[in-house]
Parts: sequence; C-alpha cells; structure tokens
Amino acid sequence: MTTEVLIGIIVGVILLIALVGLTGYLISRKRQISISDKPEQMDVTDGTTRQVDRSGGYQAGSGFNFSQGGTATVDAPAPAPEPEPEPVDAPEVEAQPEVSESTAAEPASAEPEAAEPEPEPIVEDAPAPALDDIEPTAGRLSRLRGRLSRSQGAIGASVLGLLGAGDLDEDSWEEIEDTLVMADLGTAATATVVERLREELATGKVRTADDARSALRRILIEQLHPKLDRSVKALPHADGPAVVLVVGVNGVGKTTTTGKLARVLVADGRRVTLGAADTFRAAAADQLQTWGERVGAGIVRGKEGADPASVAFDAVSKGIDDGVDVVLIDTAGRLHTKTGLMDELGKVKRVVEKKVPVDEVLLVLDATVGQNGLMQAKVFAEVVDLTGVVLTKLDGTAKGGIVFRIQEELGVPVKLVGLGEGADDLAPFEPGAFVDALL
Ligand SMILES: Nc1nc2c(ncn2[C@@H]2O[C@H](COP(=O)(O)OP(=O)(O)OP(=O)(O)O)[C@@H](O)[C@H]2O)c(=O)[nH]1
Repeated sequence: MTTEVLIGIIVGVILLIALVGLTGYLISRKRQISISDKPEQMDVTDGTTRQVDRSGGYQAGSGFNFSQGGTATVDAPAPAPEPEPEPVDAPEVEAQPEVSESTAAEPASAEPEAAEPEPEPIVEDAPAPALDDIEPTAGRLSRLRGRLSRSQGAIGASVLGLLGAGDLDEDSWEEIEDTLVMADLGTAATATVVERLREELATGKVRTADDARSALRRILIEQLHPKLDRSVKALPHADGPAVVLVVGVNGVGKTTTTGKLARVLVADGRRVTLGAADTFRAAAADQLQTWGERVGAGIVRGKEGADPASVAFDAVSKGIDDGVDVVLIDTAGRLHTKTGLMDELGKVKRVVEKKVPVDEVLLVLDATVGQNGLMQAKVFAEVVDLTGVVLTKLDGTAKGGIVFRIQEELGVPVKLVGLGEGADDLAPFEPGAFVDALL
C-alpha cells in the first residue's frame, strides 16, 4: 500500500516535471527570433551562389533643403555639455582694416592695426566657356545608392544575428555592445541602444526577424534626432547674400565640399560667389577656382599667405556688389595650435560680419578618421559656433556610426554627406536612409 502510494507520487512528480519542461520549451521556441546573420544568397545558373543585393544602400527621395539664416532650429538634440566658447580675442580691435592685413603667413598673430598693405585680392569673374552639366539635386541619394556599401550590414548582420539566437545571455549583450562600439557609435549611444533593445525584447513583442529589424531601426533613428533642422542656411536675405563658412582641417574634403555645394546651389538656380580663404596652400585656391569655372561661380582669392579674413571680406563684398544669392567661403584649417586656429577663424567670421551675418558654419569631417574627427570637431566647436557638419568619405568606411557621436557630443546636426570624389557626390543627410544602409 505504502509502496503503491510512493510509486504513484513519483509518477505524478515525473509527469508534472515533463509538463513544465514541455511548456517552457514551447514558450522559448515562440520567443526565439530566427534571423540569419549570413547574407542572403541565391542560386545562379552556373550552380554557384552569390549574394542577393538586399542593400538598397543609402537612399532617399528628397533633394537638398536650403533655408534662410535666422530660422529656428527644430528639436535640438540634448547635446553633451556644450563646450564653453572661449572668448575670441581679448579686446576686439576696433576699426579693423578690412582688407589690408599683412600677407605674412602667420596665423596666430593678433589682428594688426596698420600693417603692410595687402596686395589687391585677385578677383576672378565667372568665365564664359561651356559649363558643366550638374546632376539634378532631387533624389541625389537614390543615385548614390550603394556608396555606403562598406558600412552596410556592419551593424545589422551581427546585431540581428545575435538577436536571432533567441534568449540573450550577458555574453550576447556584450557582443552587441562591442559591435556598436566598433562601428564608432560611442559608449553613450551604444548604452542607450542596448538599453532600449532590452526593453523592447522584454515586452515580448519582438518575435520575428522583421520585428527585430524594425525595433533596431527605430531605436537607431531615434538616436539620430530625426527632427533636427538639417536645412543648409544658404538662401539670400532681403538685403544681401547668405554667407556659408566651410571649416575643417586640411585634407578632410573642405575645398571639394565647397565646390560640390556650389554645384548644388547653381543647379537649384542660385548665383554663387566663392571665397578662397584657404590662402595657406595656393593649390587649394586653384582647385576652388576650377570648381567655380565649371559651374559659373565667381571667385575671390588672395595671394598665397595672404590674410584669410581679408579674402573672405572681399568675397562677401563682391557677392554683395554682384547681387549673388550666396557666398561660400573655403577656409584653411591648420590645426597646429588652437590659438592660431581661433585667431584665424574667429577673425574671418568677425570681419565678414562687418558686412553681413554668417548664416552657416559647416564643419567638414572625414568619416574615415573616426575618433580623431571627433577631437577635431571639439576644437572647432570651441573656436566658432558650428551650425552643421558635413561628413565626407562615407563611401570609404565601415565606421558610419561616427554620425551618432558627432551629433550627441556637439549637439550639431550632420547636414550633408560626401559619398565619393565625383563632382556630384554630395547628398543631404537623412537619418532613416542612413540607418537603412547600416542594417
Ligand atoms: N572618397 C571620397 N573622397 C573625397 C570625398 N570628399 C573629398 N574627397 C577627397 O579628399 C581629398 C581631399 O579633398 P580636399 O577638398 O582637397 O580637402 P581640403 O580639406 O580642402 O584640404 P586642403 O585643400 O589641403 O585644405 C581629395 O582627393 C578629394 O577628392 C568623399 O566624400 N569621398
């Protein structure tokens, strides 16, 4: 009797355990997201397989968005602690000789009152010869599809692969974190993305590959502050042209970006004057002149070593006289000393503003240099009030995640991206399209 009861109890317990185990297994199967981290493949006729282009790449439908300076910025990101702008030059030198700076290539010098007369700036009018056909600006991103191929999938394949492995242990979460950090998202954005992903998974609503992809997509887009005003303030005012200063260290693509931007503006029916205030390297002014000649934009340039501020001032003066819509000023970015840079850029801005307000200060950063770019950005942010970032060479890097850090740490929107060396390889930055290229 006792033995029978005992056997009965044991059988009952075994059945109960089996039932609990089966239920647990079924629940865990249901929660498991099955996503392949391998690229999709398809058979081709020769019996081999090749990757299906599931890219779509970085594409978007709209063209460039230009606006007038002074318009309010929408939904500024909660920036990382803003660097205190350092005071620009202790006592502002009043009655500055606007175009009569010394030609000495000494960047850190104080603004001289009465220096040697500046040689007359060389003013080149737009030449008559046949001009380039400029690619239409609308749908520019669609045409540049696939340029982000190296970024493409970097985050998606690995993170979605891990999410697809079902219940994630701490090692998997660490691996997800590592992937995001490797893509240069930075620790703050990575922590937020991981936290948000954990929350989404905890709700139990993420069940399929599509759910996981769209959750990750949504979270990454949120981190890019999609509502930021990314319009380029390049539309003229009632009483004068818009002025755009293009700043950045040498070699990042400043001159190229200035030329590309001129093309976009001309293609949109705007009249442009270029100011070659990068007087450090004569070749830079030659390069800009060529860009101008190709689209019919006038250029003002100085002799090598001339004072950048006087060239900028003359460019703006000529722009006003000619009644152009926008003056684009390419500056030199010798980052050897912060003081030198501050003196030079601060002075360029102040001198120009004796004529008209500067509407846009675009910092050009080379995406391929990763962290270094961020350090450069911080130095520039201390020197001038940046209003936007142009991220160049995104076609040659898997580190597109730097976009997240720049915006987060500077509180300045990425407005444009360079996606190649071609004259029309400049596109507006669009968070949705960018994230699609990453996944
Ligand atoms: N792949 C790629 N190359 C680019 C891009 N933008 C610029 N470049 C190249 O980067 C190089 C440097 O560009 P520049 O415009 O001369 O750079 P900069 O900052 O003006 O440099 P300095 O003239 O020395 O002051 C050139 O070979 C450009 O063609 C881009 O978006 N993608």
